Amino acid sequence: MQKTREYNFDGLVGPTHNYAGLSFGNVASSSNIKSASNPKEAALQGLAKMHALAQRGFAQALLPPQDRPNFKLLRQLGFTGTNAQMIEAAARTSPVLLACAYSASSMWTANAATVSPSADTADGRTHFTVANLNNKLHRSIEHSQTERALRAIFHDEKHFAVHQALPATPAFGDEGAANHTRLCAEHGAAGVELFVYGRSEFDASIVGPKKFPARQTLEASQAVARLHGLQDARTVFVQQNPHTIDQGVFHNDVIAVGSGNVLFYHQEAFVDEAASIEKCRIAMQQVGAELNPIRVATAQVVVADAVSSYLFNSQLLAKPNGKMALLVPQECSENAAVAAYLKDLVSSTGAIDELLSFELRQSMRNGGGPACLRLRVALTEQQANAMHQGVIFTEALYKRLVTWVESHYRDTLFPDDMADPALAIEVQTALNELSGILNLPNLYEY
Ligand SMILES: NCCC[C@H](NC(=O)CCC(=O)O)C(=O)O
Repeated sequence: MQKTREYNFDGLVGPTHNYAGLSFGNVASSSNIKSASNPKEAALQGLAKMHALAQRGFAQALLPPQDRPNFKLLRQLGFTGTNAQMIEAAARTSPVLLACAYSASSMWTANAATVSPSADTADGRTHFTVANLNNKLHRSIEHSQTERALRAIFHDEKHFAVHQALPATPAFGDEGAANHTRLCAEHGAAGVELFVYGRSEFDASIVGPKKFPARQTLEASQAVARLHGLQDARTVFVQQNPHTIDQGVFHNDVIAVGSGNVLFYHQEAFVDEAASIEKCRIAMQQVGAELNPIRVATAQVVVADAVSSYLFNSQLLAKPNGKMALLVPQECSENAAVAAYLKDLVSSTGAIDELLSFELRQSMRNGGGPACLRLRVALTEQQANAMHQGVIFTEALYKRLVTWVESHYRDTLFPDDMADPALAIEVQTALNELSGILNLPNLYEY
């Protein structure tokens, strides 16, 4: 077995981070609609998290923000003329479309793709399927640039396979790693891939949510497993509890997180909890590992508190002492039930013995916690050497990016500010410089 490390590819928050209320079913997005955002602070909060983990010795990298506004979308929707004319017309006739074209939502890289490490796949390569994110207009425009970035970073076809997004139709709604968990004894060993879907297009016996949309379909999860060449016995499909989706759990990573052999989850996360956990346990036996489920009961934390605190949208980080640290957003310490639960959790003798709390409020106000901000990619040493090195987080890159953010980002952005064509030019200038910093010259299509 080759020495393998799990890299967290965090999304570098783009200069147009704003609150446009675009994500129906995501409570934070809807409740902060039209308030002022602070893109500079958002980017610095994200960088601080990356920096802290890199300093602790965790493998850290990043994915770049996307080119915004997406003029291709505006043109596709019938706006014409120069860039400034399209912005002006969209701002006047349909500000919501302009907001979609301007969204910085690619920062939540857990939704960029589903990743299967080489230990799990039929051809021994690391597979990526770019997520189509077709449930929301502003997110459905991410996949082409995501594919471009992933192909630039994981260009070596001997080691990596990047699959384009699934067909952009409701039957194949796919939100990437937010609904996918890899469980294993160690990163380099064969593992279990757990796919959590919200509804099915073709199986009428599967009952979905009533109020809010289920973004991930069973059919999409199955297609990803096929594309990656996963083995049936080590692949598990379970349904997310539709009642929790209706309470604002728009992705599985708002109610469960797994790493190594630990599955940290809420009692109400899945349809038929016992059967779902049993499927994981049996699949884990196939790889000679023992599942360690950490179950949070409703009596300890109700779903509404899990949604407002983002307790489960946390990062489980394996430490050299064999234990795990749980990286949670600061909101967890502001919720009495969650704070009490976490205090007990780390003082117990279980797998999690440390709590790391981060201020990520800018992202949280759009429904994106620590786990949303990162895409996990387990890489052997050889693979890590074969990927593009310019996105690996170093002290020097950190300093360079802080300076870059401080010189290009605004500290206040209202949705109405997107009507100003100067913003588009600012963004383009910033991103051009970024592609140089990351040594990815063809990242953007200017
Ligand atoms: N994994 C976290 C994703 C959060 C993301 N929020 C947003 O897109 C909010 C954008 C806005 O409302 O401006 C979403 O819902 O997909």
